[in-house]
Amino acid sequence: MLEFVSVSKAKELLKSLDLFQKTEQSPLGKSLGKYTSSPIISPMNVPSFDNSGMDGYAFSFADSGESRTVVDVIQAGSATDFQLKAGEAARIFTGAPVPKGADTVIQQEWVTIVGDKVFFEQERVTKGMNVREAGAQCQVGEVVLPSHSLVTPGTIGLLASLGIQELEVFVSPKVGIILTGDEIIEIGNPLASGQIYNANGPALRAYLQLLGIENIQIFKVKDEATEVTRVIGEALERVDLLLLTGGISVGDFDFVKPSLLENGVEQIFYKVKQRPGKPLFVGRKKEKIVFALPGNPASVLSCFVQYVKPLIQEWNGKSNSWNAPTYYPISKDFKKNAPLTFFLKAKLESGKAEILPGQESFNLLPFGVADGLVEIPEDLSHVEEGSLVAYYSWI
Ligand SMILES: Nc1nc2c(c(=O)[nH]1)N[C@H]1C(S)=C(S)[C@@H](COP(=O)(O)OP(=O)(O)OC[C@H]3O[C@@H](n4cnc5c(N)ncnc54)[C@H](O)[C@@H]3O)O[C@H]1N2
Ligand code: MOO
Repeated sequence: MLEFVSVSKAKELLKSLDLFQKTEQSPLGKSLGKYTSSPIISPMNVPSFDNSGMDGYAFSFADSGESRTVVDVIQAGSATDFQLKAGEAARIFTGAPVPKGADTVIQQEWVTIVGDKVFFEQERVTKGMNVREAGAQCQVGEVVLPSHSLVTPGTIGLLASLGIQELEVFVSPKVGIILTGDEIIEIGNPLASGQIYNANGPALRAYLQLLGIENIQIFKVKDEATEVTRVIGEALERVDLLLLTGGISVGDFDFVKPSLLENGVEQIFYKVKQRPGKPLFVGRKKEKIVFALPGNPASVLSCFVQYVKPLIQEWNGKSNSWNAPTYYPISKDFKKNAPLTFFLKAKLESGKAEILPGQESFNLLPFGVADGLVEIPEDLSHVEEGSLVAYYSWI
């Protein structure tokens, strides 16, 4: 049973977890933000025919002389069966097929037209200029996109140019959130004495949406042992990844850990040498992963950024989700009084990380302006102004 592990050990354990990712065929128009789960191979040559890159005149470079007889007009969308003879040119427009017998296009700004003749200076012409050759973008059978690529608007344009209507992508996990606590009230309702508004639920839902999770199921449960066990059992039936908030510490009404174990969830680790978020529990039941996040809102968000977000990104198909942080000089001296890794809400100002006031784990105020979290390692008690510190952005 791993207990009270370091931040790096917790990440190492999470990185090495087998995720049971599923894939599906997704219509092109519904694939934005997903990740490809197999390489995409071009089914055709693009362009599929030689075509003009300019509005101008097409002719054969091998013909000598500075004039040609214009015999035809070729519009974009025309069929590709025009044939030019020696000494002839075709009026042509951008995207129109270059006729057989032609290999060069001169833009119209460089020519003079007299009657049915087109004149130009031979020295301005190079063979093949302004002709976009068939297969110049990609050829049939070529890999145009590797597996684990993010589908962006640009990707969608690329795949549409290949006539691809659907692609294989990773399926995001179905995520459940169980909110524990008798004191939690939904916004829109008046607060009675001792009650607080549910901040963790909306924050987690928003974060999951940002990560492209479409299937989010929210459960609420009172701090009552049999109820917590029942709701965990129900949620585990329905989701791939289960997040809980609250009830994971040592109080008399903290039932989450025993209830998870009772439901067959195996502990991967419990408690991390960090602040906030010390009582974090991570476990798994077969293919399902469970995070029991400590209830304090700053602990929930901090643990989410550090552990849940990279795991979900990996599950979504993003490679290198557990990438290293970026580094910024800290704007002021920072002193730390506990041998724990601190995650501190910070704002980036003039290239420096400024630690915000209000770092207590109940306090959501700094989240209003923070750009991300700064990490102060377990073994440091003092960080001098200007020293580089690891920084993690929210996304
Ligand atoms: N004797 C000890 N007490 C505590 C310890 C400890 O080691 N020994 N650890 C503290 C730390 S650190 C944390 S973090 C919390 C974690 O507690 P739980 O995970 O059991 O969470 P709760 O007690 O249920 O709630 C904590 C706090 O968060 C508020 N909360 C809960 N849910 C929501 C929500 N949906 N929206 C907004 N706020 C929420 C709740 O009202 C509590 O104030 O334990 C410490 N105690
Ligand atoms: O670890 Mo708790 O999250 O400090 O309040």
